[in-house]
Amino acid sequence: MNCCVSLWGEREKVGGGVLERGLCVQSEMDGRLFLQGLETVAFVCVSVLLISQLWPKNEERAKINTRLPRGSYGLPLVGETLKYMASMMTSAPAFMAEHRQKYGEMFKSKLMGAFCIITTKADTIKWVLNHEGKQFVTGYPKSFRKVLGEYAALSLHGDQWKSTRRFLVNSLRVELLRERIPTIEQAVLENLNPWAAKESVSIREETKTLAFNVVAQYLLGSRLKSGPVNDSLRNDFYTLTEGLFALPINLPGTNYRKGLEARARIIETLERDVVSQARPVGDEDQYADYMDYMRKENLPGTTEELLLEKTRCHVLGMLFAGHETAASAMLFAVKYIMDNPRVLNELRAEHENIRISKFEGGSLTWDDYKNMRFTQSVITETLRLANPVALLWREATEDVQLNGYVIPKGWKTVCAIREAHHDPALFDRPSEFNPWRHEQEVMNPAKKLPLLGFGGGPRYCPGAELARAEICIFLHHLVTKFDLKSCGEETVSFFPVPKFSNGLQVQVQERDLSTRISHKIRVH
Ligand code: HEM
Repeated sequence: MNCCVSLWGEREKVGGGVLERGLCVQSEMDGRLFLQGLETVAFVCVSVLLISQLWPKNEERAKINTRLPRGSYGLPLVGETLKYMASMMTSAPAFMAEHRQKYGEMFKSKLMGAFCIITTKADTIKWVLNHEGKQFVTGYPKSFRKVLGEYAALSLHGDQWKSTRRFLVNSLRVELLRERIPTIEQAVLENLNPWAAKESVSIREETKTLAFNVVAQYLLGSRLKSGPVNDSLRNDFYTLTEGLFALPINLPGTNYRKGLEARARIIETLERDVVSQARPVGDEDQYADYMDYMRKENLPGTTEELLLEKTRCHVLGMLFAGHETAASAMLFAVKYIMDNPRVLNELRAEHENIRISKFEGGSLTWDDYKNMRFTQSVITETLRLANPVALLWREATEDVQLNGYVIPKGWKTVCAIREAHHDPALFDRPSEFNPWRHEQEVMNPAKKLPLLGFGGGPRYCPGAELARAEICIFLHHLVTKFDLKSCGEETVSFFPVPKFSNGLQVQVQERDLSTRISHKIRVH
């Protein structure tokens, strides 16, 4: 049988015989064999390369699945939620510290119905927060999103969040805040002046009213002044806050159901009694501004109805984020100052210096605020020890490798900032209230302590400067006008927000002008 190997090594048959193709000369045969050899070598090389690429990847993948940190998922359904809540309702929450000791800085758990990796170390938390929009997006629990609203900034990510964020940052910018200092001071004085006629006050109630009025004024102008509408809204916000971090069980009597009902009442009240009312000339109106802005942003699919819902969520989200937090910070600052006479002395000296530098009754200015350096350290230290926001929630958008572990795609990543603020490796005697520890960093920024009170990364709190300004102005008038005395021991707890069993009830005495000190006392 005559046969010839074609260039591609095939024997071609036509009919019953073999059809010879090409020239069957020896040199051609050698060339074909050479090419054939090359082909085989190339095939083997590519295969080895592919296997070397794929095999370890699969192996890696198998390892990923077994590289979850240690931890416990707790009870069926509820996981460790009740254990965490019970711990936060005590004066010394130990849940995170115990887990950290048992399992290390990162551990797995199940909280608020979701599988999660909890991280307690400042560096890791900063890394997570800085990767917003990449490996992580916001991941607050279902109850939070439903009660606050799907279109509140903290529920949004992607383009929707970016456009809301631009508005937030712009409307809370420093240049505007600078102009608003007199309005904030006026709100502080309206709140504090009546104290002189009272025997005792609940600092919790007073600071809540003040913080609510400040943010309401910022958002809605003077349409939401003190009065019954204001009072009912504040009460509803407290119920709403309790619902935010409740298990999402929508049954009569549960905190979640009450939170949803409070949300509905707040929206109804805002629409009926506030935003539909005529606006005094010259008032700022973020409600209308936000609608205008979002209309111009023109995100795909935004109908008028959706726009209205987005605006409701925005206003509700701002009123919530801007008042519970600042009120809690003021409340705890007062407590820490009362418990630490050295701090009170230094604080008073700072504010007396500012007061005597002005004409009697002169208003505070932006420069005065910027000179309240020790007060800033007091605020920072208060937020370190009793941050109103204990946990920040994110969700992994892919399998994320972190510190030798893997956070699986779709899992929650819970940043335990309260725990990070109590890390003895970073904070000397972490449970001690010591504002002076923050002065070092002013002198030496390299020694900057890792503080996460206002979050970090692209979602850093846009209201941080407003909050600091109102707390500074509040403390200025408080320590220069009054002496406070505790009405008795109260227990402290931290859920859903840090608070005292009786609202921190204090006796108030107006200070005698002649005893006011005007020299600065430094205590080291
Ligand atoms: C002491 C007072 C305050 C504290 C401790 C605080 C804390 C925080 C923290 C930790 C975050 C980040 C949340 C996250 O990353 O998941 C945040 C975000 C936010 N805060 Fe504040 N905050 C305070 C006051 C305010 C005020 C006065 C306002 C507004 C008037 C405000 C509005 C917001 C908003 C809208 C966000 C969401 C930002 C976004 O998702 O892009 N906060 N805050």
